[in-house]
Amino acid sequence: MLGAQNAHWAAEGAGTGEISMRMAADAGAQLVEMGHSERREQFGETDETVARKARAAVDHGLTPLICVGEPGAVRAAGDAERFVTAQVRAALSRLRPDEISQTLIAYEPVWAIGLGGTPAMPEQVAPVMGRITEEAHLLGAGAGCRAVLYGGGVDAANAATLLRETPADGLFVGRAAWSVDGLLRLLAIGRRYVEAVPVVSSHTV
Ligand SMILES: O=C[C@H](O)COP(=O)(O)O
Repeated sequence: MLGAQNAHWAAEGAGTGEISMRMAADAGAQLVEMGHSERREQFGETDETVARKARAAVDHGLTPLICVGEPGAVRAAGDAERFVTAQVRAALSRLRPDEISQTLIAYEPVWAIGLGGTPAMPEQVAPVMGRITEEAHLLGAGAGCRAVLYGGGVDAANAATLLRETPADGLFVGRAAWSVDGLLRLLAIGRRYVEAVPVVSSHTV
């Protein structure tokens, strides 16, 4: 599945440097990522713009890949589940209950992402992922979302454990999937546990 790492919610207008959902779809994308912590931190993405993007993506036949996750300070304060639940509610707020089943939600604790991140233990992330799944079911008239993915420091050494010991339906991988070998290794691990497990790579091409 080909995806875009960002697209604007507006169908058209003055937005220099942005692409619209229609442009992403015309270019062959089937999925659009939104709400990544880097977008939130560096480019002013908010819960409100994520909600607008999710609405626009569905309107253009694109699958929204909605990223949520708490910063380290929120985790340290014991507030991760409440924080992430609020992000999920906001992101899905412009979708009808029956549209929520089209969405992918990636749980990416900010403190686990990237070079400076701390690898997350399954027992740290499983409760939050369970809460996301439950919230998507509540908001989505029982159908839930299409999948809940885990991302942040995933590699070939921890992928199997994360799949086995958390409610993750799939993995959202950055660095470890930047090489073809790395991606293939992760796909092989996923296949061992679940048929057709979605492994989404954020590799930039
Ligand atoms: O976009 C990718 C995710 O943020 C995870 O990145 P990472 O696997 O390099 O930590």
